[in-house]
Amino acid sequence: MQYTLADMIQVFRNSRTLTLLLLIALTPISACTLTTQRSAPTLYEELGGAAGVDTLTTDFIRKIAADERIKGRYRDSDIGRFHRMMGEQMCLLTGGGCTYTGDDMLRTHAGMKITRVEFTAIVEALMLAMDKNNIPQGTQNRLLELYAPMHNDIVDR
Ligand code: HEM
Repeated sequence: MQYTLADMIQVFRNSRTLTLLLLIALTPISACTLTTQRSAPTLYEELGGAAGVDTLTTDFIRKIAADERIKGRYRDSDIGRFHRMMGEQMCLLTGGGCTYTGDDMLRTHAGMKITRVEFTAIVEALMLAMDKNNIPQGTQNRLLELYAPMHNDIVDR
């Protein structure tokens, strides 16, 4: 079949129209995707960044100090260092990009014979601290999910 010049112009016009339509159709999607990528906050940001993590870890330590099940464990500890290490670790875990300069969880807690009850008490202290800071439930759950796997390295019996 022979195409006339008019046919070819028509095809060209149609394909341009199609390209244009595709562009119009896809632009909001890609713009939307970009917006979503740019604005999706990290867990670290959801916690309020450096200031939020600092307040949360301070309150976490206060809750530990108020819990008879575990407060004795920290009697001889350098609480300033513990606070700093908790902050660095939380920042790293939640996507804040910090470097954690402390010891790993296995080495830190080795020989302490930490029980499940104590581990539960620590998690509860963190939950109370998060409640105090009005951290939404979804954010709380995401943070707790990051700590849960450490159970095996920390609990002895
Ligand atoms: C998910 C649970 C836990 C996390 C994320 C965690 C995290 C940490 C971190 C980051 C440090 C500092 C490490 C360093 O100084 O290099 C630390 C120290 C310590 N942890 Fe844990 N810990 C957890 C559970 C527990 C439990 C259940 C206990 C016992 C009640 C405990 C007792 C201690 C003590 C006593 C220290 C201080 C050690 C020292 O003075 O050198 N931890 N922990």
